[in-house]
Amino acid sequence: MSLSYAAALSILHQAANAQRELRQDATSSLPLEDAVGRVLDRDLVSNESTPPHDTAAMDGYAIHSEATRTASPGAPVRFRIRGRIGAGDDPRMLVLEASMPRSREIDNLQPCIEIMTGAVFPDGFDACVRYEDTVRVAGNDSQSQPEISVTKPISLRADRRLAGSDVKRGDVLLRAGATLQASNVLLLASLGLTTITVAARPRVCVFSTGKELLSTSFGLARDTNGPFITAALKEIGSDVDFGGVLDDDAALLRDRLEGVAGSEAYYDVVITTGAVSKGCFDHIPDVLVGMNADIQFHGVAIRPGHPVLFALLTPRQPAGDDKPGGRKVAFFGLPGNPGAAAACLRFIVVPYLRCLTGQGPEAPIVAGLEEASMPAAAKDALPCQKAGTPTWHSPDIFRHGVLRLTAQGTAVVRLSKEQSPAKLAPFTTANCWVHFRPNGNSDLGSGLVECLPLVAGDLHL
Ligand SMILES: Nc1nc2c(c(=O)[nH]1)N[C@H]1C(S)=C(S)[C@@H](COP(=O)(O)OP(=O)(O)OC[C@H]3O[C@@H](n4cnc5c(N)ncnc54)[C@H](O)[C@@H]3O)O[C@H]1N2
Ligand code: MOO
Repeated sequence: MSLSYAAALSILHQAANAQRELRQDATSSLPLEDAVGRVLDRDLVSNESTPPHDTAAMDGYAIHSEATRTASPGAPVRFRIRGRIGAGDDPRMLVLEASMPRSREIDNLQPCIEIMTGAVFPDGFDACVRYEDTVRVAGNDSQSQPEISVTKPISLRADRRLAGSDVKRGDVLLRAGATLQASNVLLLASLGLTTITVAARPRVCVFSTGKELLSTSFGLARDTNGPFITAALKEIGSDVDFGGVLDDDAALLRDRLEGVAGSEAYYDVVITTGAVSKGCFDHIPDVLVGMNADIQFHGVAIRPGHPVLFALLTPRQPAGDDKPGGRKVAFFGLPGNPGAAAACLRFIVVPYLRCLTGQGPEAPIVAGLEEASMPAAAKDALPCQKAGTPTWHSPDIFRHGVLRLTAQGTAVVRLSKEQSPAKLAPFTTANCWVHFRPNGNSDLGSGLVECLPLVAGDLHL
């Protein structure tokens, strides 16, 4: 009997949430520039406002804008330059009289301060007039300071960046569960953040199984799942060890699984591919029963990948280890066919890992299905037992395809022609998985489907 995909997801989330609390060294603190690609463990809240002061947005002169209200080429307004301030200068160091407002005109001329981009605005001035909008003239005599004339009105706060206009103290900059992007570093560095607390990478051990993968002659099949799963999990930020290819030998499988579950590497997740279905050499389910593993499900109403198995292994506590009990190692027995293993990695393992590190659910891109070729869900219907009552569920169906934007800016997806779990060539052209729900995606609207990236992360169009 198979479980519905929705029910499987809820089991996975429940298990991951429980293990999240018990993870060893669940967080680490990293230099900002090394934290890109890592998952934030907590909300990042700003301790300050930026910019901290009003600053000039252009090189020019700090003026009192009201004085330019009537300025025109025929009646320019003149200002006396009373000082200069650059980025990094303290405006309080300016001669005080220079920053006096209009009522304290000197030589009947308004004061102004030459100001550079990024410099803090001195008190008493409310706008910046750019060099390009001024004409500089020498003072009347060798003693007097130079003047500028302005021939057009300058608006209040022109070219003046206001304090706190970018970020306010207390603003949430990024939410827990977000993956830090290099573009985020711009803001975080401006706020003086030099280290970031991130969720520890999930530790995963991957095995392939099958004597055909070890064969050097007849019956040779190359291990495809081991390198793929290792690479894919690294891409999404896991620490992955490849445990090797294991022969179809129950005793060997048990020995290796028990060993890795109790290993001091403290794996969060162990994955095998192959040997999980109904064949004579498909030893994984029996091995788990022999290990007293807590099998959460074996068989899910999905295509491909329905033989998938999920169990919780209880690690032997190493002698003298006083770490809290209750820790389990999540075990995933993925089907051997590489296309099915890839679908199960994406739709069974990745949701578990995301939840384990505190990432929220992904937001699929909703796209129009180019060829109205909804797979024949009905013929794939699988039995499902729920609360003791057998019911029949149509499976969730995963198909790969090419998602693109039309010239009109609409997202459309075309399914790959070849969809067999043993055909891998389309994985070089496809850029997404398309998820067909058992209800025919009726909640999305006619002809619309949900698309997710082939491994994880954001889909870029
Ligand atoms: N009587 C039934 N037979 C099968 C069923 C079923 O429900 N009833 N399910 C089918 C489906 S669907 C799949 S998928 C496969 C999964 O079987 P296993 O997980 O037991 O996988 P194996 O039998 O070990 O291998 C299947 C196939 O995949 C190749 N393989 C395995 N590992 C790798 C690897 N690491 N790299 C490349 N290729 C691999 C293996 O050589 C086989 O060709 O069962 C169906 N049968
Ligand atoms: O569904 Mo299988 O998982 O056809 O390859």
